[in-house]
Amino acid sequence: MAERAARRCCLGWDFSTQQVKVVAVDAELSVFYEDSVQFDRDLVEFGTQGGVHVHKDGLTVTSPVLMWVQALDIILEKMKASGFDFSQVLALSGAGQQHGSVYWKTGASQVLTSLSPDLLLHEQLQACFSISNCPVWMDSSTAAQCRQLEAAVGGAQALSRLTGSRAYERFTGNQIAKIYQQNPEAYSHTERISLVSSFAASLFLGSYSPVDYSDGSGMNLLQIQDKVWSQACLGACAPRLEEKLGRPVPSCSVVGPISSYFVQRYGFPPECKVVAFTGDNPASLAGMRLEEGDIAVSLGTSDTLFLWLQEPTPALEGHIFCNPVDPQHYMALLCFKNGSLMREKIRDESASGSWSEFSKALQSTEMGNGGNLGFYFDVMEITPEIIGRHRFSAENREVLAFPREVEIRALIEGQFMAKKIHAEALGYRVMPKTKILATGGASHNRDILQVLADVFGAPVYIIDTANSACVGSTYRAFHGLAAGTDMPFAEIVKLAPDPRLVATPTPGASQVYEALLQRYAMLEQRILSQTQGPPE
Ligand SMILES: O=C(CO)[C@@H](O)[C@H](O)CF
Repeated sequence: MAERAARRCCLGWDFSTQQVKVVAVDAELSVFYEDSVQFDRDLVEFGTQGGVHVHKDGLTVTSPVLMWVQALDIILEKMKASGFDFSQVLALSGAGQQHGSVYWKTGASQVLTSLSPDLLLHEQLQACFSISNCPVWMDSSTAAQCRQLEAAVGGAQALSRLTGSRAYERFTGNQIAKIYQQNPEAYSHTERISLVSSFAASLFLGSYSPVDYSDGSGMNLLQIQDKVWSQACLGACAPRLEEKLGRPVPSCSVVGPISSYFVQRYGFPPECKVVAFTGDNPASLAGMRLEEGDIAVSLGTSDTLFLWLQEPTPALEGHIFCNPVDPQHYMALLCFKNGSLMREKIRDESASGSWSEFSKALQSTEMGNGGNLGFYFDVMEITPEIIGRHRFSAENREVLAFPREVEIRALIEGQFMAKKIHAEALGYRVMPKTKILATGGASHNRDILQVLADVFGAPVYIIDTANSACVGSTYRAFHGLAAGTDMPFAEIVKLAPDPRLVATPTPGASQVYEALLQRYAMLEQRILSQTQGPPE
């Protein structure tokens, strides 16, 4: 077989909800290797669905930690069998599903530091975890712990100012509190608590990897301004917690050389650097090469906004995390549950199930929709907490129906005005250099993206984000190699493929939407006060 040319590279890992994925990226930032292990398909003995176990209470959701370990074994053995040249790996980093937590049993660190290269990881780590089934981000069983935490620090807004978010059931501090309260023996036999990201990094490091600032911002425990654990939050969750978490580190930190286990078993170079792993969303921000003032809009089942912020304004909606590629800045995440399922429903009802009819309706109606505004939340919306469909005429009078073209434009304009209003509430501002990066299913519809460009008053680009968390992790690994040189992340990734421009704002758009956005915000508050009473 022809000798493979040596190809210096970095590896990027993603320990996500449904799979472990890896990509290899060379010095020209080209992806030349990728593979994945799907938990449900390749590790059927664990019996997961979508990578998780939903418990009988319908609220508790966990994943088996040994399934994650075994998935890594499989993927590494597949790479080895395929002849992947590990000796060319300069550095690696990775991502993990956010908020999940791993509980290392007392004594596990000795096992981690003395792994035998003759055995697989999962054969040696069987007895290293005090909790076998780890809580993950889909869990919503900690409402009581959320209330206790908010009460301990002075309320939801106070907690948001401190940690970047009000208390959320999936956030790690509340999950740790539940384990301490309901399984105190397991908690007492736990010497280290990792996030999924720092757990994965620990496997490569052969010792406990610290939590990084960015993923640590998803715990309701880290003070996002000072980048230290909040003593008030730690104390409210569980005793002796700080010693179990270790000190958090900047996300761009090199946390150490790779463990000798990987050198001896797979042929990694001993000087291969491990760069702190982070959360999947922060890693995706890196993969999309978001820069200050940019906004990424993932138009999927639920719509997710990634924002780059210099000065955050923590609120009762959305999440502020420390920025994964610039330690002085921040990122924000906003989730809108009524995304593509809502667009598909209106397509079926008002465009005979056809996207081309849907697009024609957008083409045949004017910006501003003649003053008609709509709110379309067939499931309880997260941002804000409203349910139902609410339509208003230009005179702000609630009406029961719109003509079908007006309905279609009202849906799309309303979805994007909500995004702009709530992004600005977190401190986001459109800047002259702002780029909107659109991803996800609806980003294939140019007419929908034209409305996005008009509402935000900024150009819209599309970018392939299939492997954004993995690719972002390789970029962060390359950035880690330049540690100490103060080279900015943007400089490291300038060779990466550029996003493609697909829509620019229609002349006059900002005048139309400046007025409409104010009305939208006012009407949103009207609906909220009718359904929830006056805001806090
Ligand atoms: O909970 C989330 C973010 O806050 C999800 O996006 C998880 O990170 C998915 F793994």
